[in-house]
Amino acid sequence: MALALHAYEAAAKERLPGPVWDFFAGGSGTESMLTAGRKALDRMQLRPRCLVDVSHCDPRTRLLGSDLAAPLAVAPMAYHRLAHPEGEVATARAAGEAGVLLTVSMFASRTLEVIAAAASGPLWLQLYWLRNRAVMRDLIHRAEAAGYRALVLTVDAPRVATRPRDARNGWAIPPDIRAVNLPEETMSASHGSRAGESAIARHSRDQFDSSITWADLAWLRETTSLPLVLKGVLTAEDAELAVKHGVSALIVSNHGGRQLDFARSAPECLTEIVEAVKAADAECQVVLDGAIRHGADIAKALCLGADAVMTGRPALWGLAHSGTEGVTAVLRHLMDEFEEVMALMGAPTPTDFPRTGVTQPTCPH
Ligand SMILES: Cc1cc2nc3c(=O)[nH]c(=O)nc-3n(C[C@H](O)[C@H](O)[C@H](O)COP(=O)(O)O)c2cc1C
Ligand SMILES: CCCCCCC(=O)C(=O)O
Repeated sequence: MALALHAYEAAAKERLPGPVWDFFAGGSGTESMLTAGRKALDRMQLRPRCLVDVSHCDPRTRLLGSDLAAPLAVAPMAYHRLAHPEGEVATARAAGEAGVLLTVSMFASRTLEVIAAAASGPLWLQLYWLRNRAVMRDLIHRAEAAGYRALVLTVDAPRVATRPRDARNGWAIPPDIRAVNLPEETMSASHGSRAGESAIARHSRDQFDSSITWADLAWLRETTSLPLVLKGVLTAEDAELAVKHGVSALIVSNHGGRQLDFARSAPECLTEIVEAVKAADAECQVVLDGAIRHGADIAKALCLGADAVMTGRPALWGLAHSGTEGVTAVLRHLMDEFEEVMALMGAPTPTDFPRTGVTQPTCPH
């Protein structure tokens, strides 16, 4: 029997070792951002229209040229093998079965090629900018050859933020799980730890190039013809710059509360980013990421002008619960709820959600 999302969360918490659960669930600093996005979404109220023909609701949409069964994608998350022995292979199978997009983390624990072989839906590859560009170039070319359809550069993490739970646990990736797409020497540091700093936080300071600027996007452009997506944009100013640099999509995201503490929540930033993109008259799609737990959250994001949403931790809960089956159930649960909201909102397709369909989450700047 399919469970509600919170039941998958509870089951995952029970099954996983404490430090793994903390790595999944935890946030940075005071963890203020773990709840900020959820609170913003909960404050918004839907404004339904009635007497619309909703006898057939069709949640299908297109994101960067890929057909999706609903405006839903799985966010990039490192090391799925922490949740299930099959790792990203199980997640890819599930995303394909549900008809949604999967974004594969640069720190995936299965190879890009084996994930692609298991996937029947579209894949994007997420990147952090490493000091070693040869490693990045190799990864990008492998992604192209394996049929990945876009590159997602995460721009809110010049380094991994201090996450108190991980620091307290002396968190390090267990030795039998590896970021297998990166050369061993690039990764070895993430398996040892030092008091007060988790191994991955230290490792990110060693390996990530925190000196990159907008000008460096030119290198990515020269390296690949895949569309470029930026993840972690939270201001209109950066949205304008992204559009000027030819970015194809923006993921409005707080990194699930794991990076800048006391930041604005992603749902509160969505309107100004959508307006900045619209004002630039650019072909740039917008995706809301973080705290998506209900079909109604997808509807709220679409009303605010997003083209789709991403969900993160719920996929890991499903994975920890029962591998492919669990992830498929979690995704289907969100999609079924969304289809019902479409009917009750009087919005038979994703493009029928009007700006007036939701109250504004005010966030003046
Ligand atoms: C365990 C874990 C690992 C993550 N790894 C990455 C990553 O490798 N790259 C990245 O851009 N974001 C990463 N994220 C952030 C997610 O992509 C996403 O922004 C966040 O989980 C969304 O919030 P949600 O979990 O509330 O849906 C990670 C998140 C979690 C929970
Ligand atoms: C040096 C390893 C970085 C992986 C970080 C993944 C993660 O926890 C996150 O982005 O959040």
